[in-house]
Amino acid sequence: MFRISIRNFFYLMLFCIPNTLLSVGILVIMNNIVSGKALMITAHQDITFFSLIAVSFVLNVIVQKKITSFSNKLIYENELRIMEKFQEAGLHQLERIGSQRIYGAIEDMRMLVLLPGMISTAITLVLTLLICIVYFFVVSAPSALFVIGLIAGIIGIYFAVNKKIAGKVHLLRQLNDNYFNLVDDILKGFKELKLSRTRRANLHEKYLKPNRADVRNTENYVANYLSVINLISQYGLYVIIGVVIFILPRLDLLSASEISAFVVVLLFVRGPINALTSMQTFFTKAFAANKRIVAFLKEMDALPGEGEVPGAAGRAEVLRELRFENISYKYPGAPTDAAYALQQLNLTVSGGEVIFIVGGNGSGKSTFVNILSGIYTPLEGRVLLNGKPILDDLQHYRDHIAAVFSDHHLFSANYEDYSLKNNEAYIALLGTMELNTIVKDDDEESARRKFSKGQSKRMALIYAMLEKRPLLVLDEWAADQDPHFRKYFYEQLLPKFRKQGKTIVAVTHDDAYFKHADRIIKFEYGNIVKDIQPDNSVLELRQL
Ligand SMILES: Nc1ncnc2c1ncn2[C@@H]1O[C@H](COP(=O)(O)OP(=O)(O)OP(=O)(O)O)[C@@H](O)[C@H]1O
Repeated sequence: MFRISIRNFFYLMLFCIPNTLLSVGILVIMNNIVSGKALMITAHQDITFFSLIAVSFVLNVIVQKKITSFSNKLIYENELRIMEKFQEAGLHQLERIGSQRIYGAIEDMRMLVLLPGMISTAITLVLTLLICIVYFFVVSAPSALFVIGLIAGIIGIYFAVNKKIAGKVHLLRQLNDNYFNLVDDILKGFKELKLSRTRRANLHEKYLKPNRADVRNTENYVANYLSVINLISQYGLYVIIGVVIFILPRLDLLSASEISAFVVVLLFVRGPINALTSMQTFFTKAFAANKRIVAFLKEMDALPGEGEVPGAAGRAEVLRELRFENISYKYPGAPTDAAYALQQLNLTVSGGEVIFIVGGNGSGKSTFVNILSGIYTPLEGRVLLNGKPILDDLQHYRDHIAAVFSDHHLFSANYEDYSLKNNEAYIALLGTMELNTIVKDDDEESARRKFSKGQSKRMALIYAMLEKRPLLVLDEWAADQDPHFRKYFYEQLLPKFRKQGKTIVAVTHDDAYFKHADRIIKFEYGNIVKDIQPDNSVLELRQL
């Protein structure tokens, strides 16, 4: 996901190296003045000092601007890539991965926005440290070795302590994920929790409190170690300075002027060292986020998805016949053969028919609706539209279908090519669906307000009708309608839609209206157990 190309690395170095040299130039001049011994920069130190500051400032302004636009481009392009990948996925991939993971990936992405800037700062700091080390060697090689040994020792202790808390940091993330599940339950289950004191108390005492207590303890543990880490780098430097001013002169390794040169540089490197140590936490988190995004994209790729749907959107044909041959479907992860949601299903739907799909809970009706809509791909068997397998041109097949699923969704904006404003078909449908008293204007805003469940389904049916597609698929559409509208739907609307040439497949439990179908198909354990025409078998209808 996040990779710096050689070209970008080259540009980064083009900034970092001069920037470091400028800062070191400033340091050398300060040191020259303090130690009274001019090293490297000997003439016009005053003008050079201010010039270096000015040039370094301008260089930083230019490069920071570039880095910001590079970071934002990287993040926003990748965000779009994740969304594109998600839309290419099949429904079963979405169900398997879960929408929470998408939110997680977006959150991880936000974290990476700071990474390029942090990398450039880190490189500059490391280069500064390296130059300071060279400077130590120029002043006194044996003392430099001494000091570097001590710095290396402190860095070693730092990493050892840091490693000790890595597991706890991971645990903290898991605990916080769990906390968000609880927050989700509290927000989404607000009404259910209001109703039951026991439920509320159990959630609070047995789940929320222990979670927060664990988080508090782990946070304390991590924070204590982090403060130890900070103190190690802070006091470690004092120890090094102590060695420089007391021990090295006794060993005849440093003169008085060299002591001040060492101390000034050590005090100067304190900033970069502190900055690098505090950045380390950020880098750990950012690289973990990067790893998670890569793993997420890999997982999406690995699952059998539909990828690019073959075929381009085009005009729908007249629907003469839709045939399902030996269709089987099993949900990913379902363990046994008995877990097939559909088994060897055979069915032919003729154009213009009104078919009701009935059956008990879990009998496979919704699974069939997803296969019929071209959303699920059967594990075995094939679907043929007017004699042609739909998988040859899946997008073309989907162009024949308008559906209102049982968990339908009304979009927050109009993603269609038509407008609702002055749309006569839309205005007429508002009347037909008895929504014209609620949605008074034909503008977008009034069509996208909050509706009751029944009204929302009526709006969804209006949008489905506006698509002008030959096959209308409805999954328990009437379940949320009041008795008056339910009757109106079965007795008036369906016949009206049929007259307009629609083929209708509707999942329903409304046995009082079974007689309004041309055919009733009953599912049981993923099989079709009855396929009857209601006119001829009133008795059988009662038994359905
Ligand atoms: N996303 C899923 N993952 C795993 N199994 C599933 C999933 N959806 C449905 N199933 C299983 O597949 C079988 C058929 O379910 P389906 O939703 O098609 O039934 P249904 O007839 O629509 O039921 P209902 O009337 O309750 O809506 C059931 O055994 C169900 O548990």
